[in-house]
Amino acid sequence: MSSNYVNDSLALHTDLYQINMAESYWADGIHNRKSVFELFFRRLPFGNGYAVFAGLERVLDFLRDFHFSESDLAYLRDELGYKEDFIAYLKDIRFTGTVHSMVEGELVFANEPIIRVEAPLAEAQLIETALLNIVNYQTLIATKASRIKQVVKDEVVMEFGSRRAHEIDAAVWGARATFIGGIEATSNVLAGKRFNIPVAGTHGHSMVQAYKNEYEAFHSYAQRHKDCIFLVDTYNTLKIGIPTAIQVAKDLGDQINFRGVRLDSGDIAFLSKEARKMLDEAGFKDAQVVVSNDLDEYTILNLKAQGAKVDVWGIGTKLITAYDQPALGAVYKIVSIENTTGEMEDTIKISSTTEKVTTPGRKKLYRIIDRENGKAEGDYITMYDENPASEKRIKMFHPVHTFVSKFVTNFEAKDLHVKVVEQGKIIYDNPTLLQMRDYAKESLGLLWDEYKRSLNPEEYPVDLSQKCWDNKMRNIREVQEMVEEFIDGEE
Ligand SMILES: Nc1ncnc2c1ncn2[C@@H]1O[C@H](COP(=O)(O)OP(=O)(O)OP(=O)(O)O)[C@@H](O)[C@H]1O
Ligand SMILES: O=P(O)(O)OC[C@H]1O[C@H](OP(=O)(O)OP(=O)(O)O)[C@H](O)[C@@H]1O
Ligand SMILES: O=C(O)c1cccnc1
Repeated sequence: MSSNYVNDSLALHTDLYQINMAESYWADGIHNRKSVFELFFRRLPFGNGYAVFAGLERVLDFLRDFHFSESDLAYLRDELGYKEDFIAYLKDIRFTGTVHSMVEGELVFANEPIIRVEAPLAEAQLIETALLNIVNYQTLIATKASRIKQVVKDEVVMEFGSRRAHEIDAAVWGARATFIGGIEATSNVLAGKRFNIPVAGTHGHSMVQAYKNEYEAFHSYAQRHKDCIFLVDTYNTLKIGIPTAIQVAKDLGDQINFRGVRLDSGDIAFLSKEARKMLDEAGFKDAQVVVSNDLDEYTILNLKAQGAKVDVWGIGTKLITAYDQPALGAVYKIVSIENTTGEMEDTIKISSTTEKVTTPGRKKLYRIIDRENGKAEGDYITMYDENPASEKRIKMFHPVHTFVSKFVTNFEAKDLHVKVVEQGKIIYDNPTLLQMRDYAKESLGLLWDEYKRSLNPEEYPVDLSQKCWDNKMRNIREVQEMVEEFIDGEE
């Protein structure tokens, strides 16, 4: 073991600065001030038109268990030098806040609150890193999976990425996220055991190489694995691999369930068409052609354009590592805090980069759905005390280019936030993963195709209510006045 401390809690899975900030709040006696933080990202990943939220279950596990263990406290005191009085405060700290969140599988867009945390300031601060870590990764991978599934459409996708994932947790929780995003099965057996996801697979080249002979390898595999898919590209796909697979299937007949062949190298378009022809001619019309080898949505789209005959896509590296965009940039920002007289005051972060200016205040999030066509008109962020469902007509306008606007009538305003934690108590029962995946699929049905295409999708509207926008402008003006006063004072 490289450390003398037992690894028995996740509370220290945080950045040092969170603990330092918490210490200052505590020393100044403001650690229990009510605060509101929101978690959101500013830009959709992969140039996609939407993201699929995942990660809530692990966030709730983290909050349920949030405490500093004896070994955490000993490490903070003995190695990092935190003083005994602050350690005594940390010893009893638990998460006592209230959390609203989108549900897993929900479609989410830029600049809208995915999770809202209302908690004593120090508690809300100490959980930031873990929440972002969990949501950023899982949402990224669920989105990549959904994007791939949009291109694949009707065929099956199997997730094969464990060997390339960024370590064990990423493989296991990543497999879960791909399932929420629409993938049918994973090769990771631990993910199957932990999350009840279907597990599936074929066999590797090592098996053929071990027997040094495809006939023997396939024959032996088929004896023990009734549903068998033979990997046919170890020596020569068309001349040896596929004919041998067919021979074994014929020789063993009803004793086995010959499910098909897997191609893992070469020209997938050409080989899949040839494989299809050979299987059909041999009478195995139901046998599937499974393909793998560095696939992603771009290659798949291209292979489809070439007329590839594929039934199952096995996708590893580029899915589980989100190869073309390795991070989602979700952030966690304070939007409101209790003042010295016990009232809540909104707070804003100004930036010269307009997209980094936060939207102050405790807010709600609605999906506005046209009752006539069942499609989403956009998402609508309001102040907490607003309820668009009670209005006959709302004006939706672009939060920056405000002249771009429309009036919406005859709509349903779906509240996208669910209360999942109430004063520290987890009150949300996680649905099954299948339910989450179905929910994501159903939610995609609300979107016009223009938002779902993989290349240059239209921008889905995420608008602020007039009240929310006015509040933001007022906060910006107040900060500007404060800055001007400061500068005047200096001169
Ligand atoms: N018809 C095709 N059109 C476009 N891309 C293809 C086609 N067939 C295969 N590919 C992709 O091209 C890449 C081929 O990579 P590469 O040449 O390294 O594979 P290979 O040599 O066939 O197999 P190996 O994995 O053994 O190196 C893979 O990403 C594969 O998915
Ligand atoms: O290509 P991916 O999308 O990551 O899918 C997983 C890959 O893992 C296996 O091969 P492995 O990488 O072990 O060896 P190979 O590259 O020589 O086939 C399998 O044969 C796939 O090609
Ligand atoms: O089952 C398979 O075919 C498989 C599993 C992991 C990686 N590559 C392939």
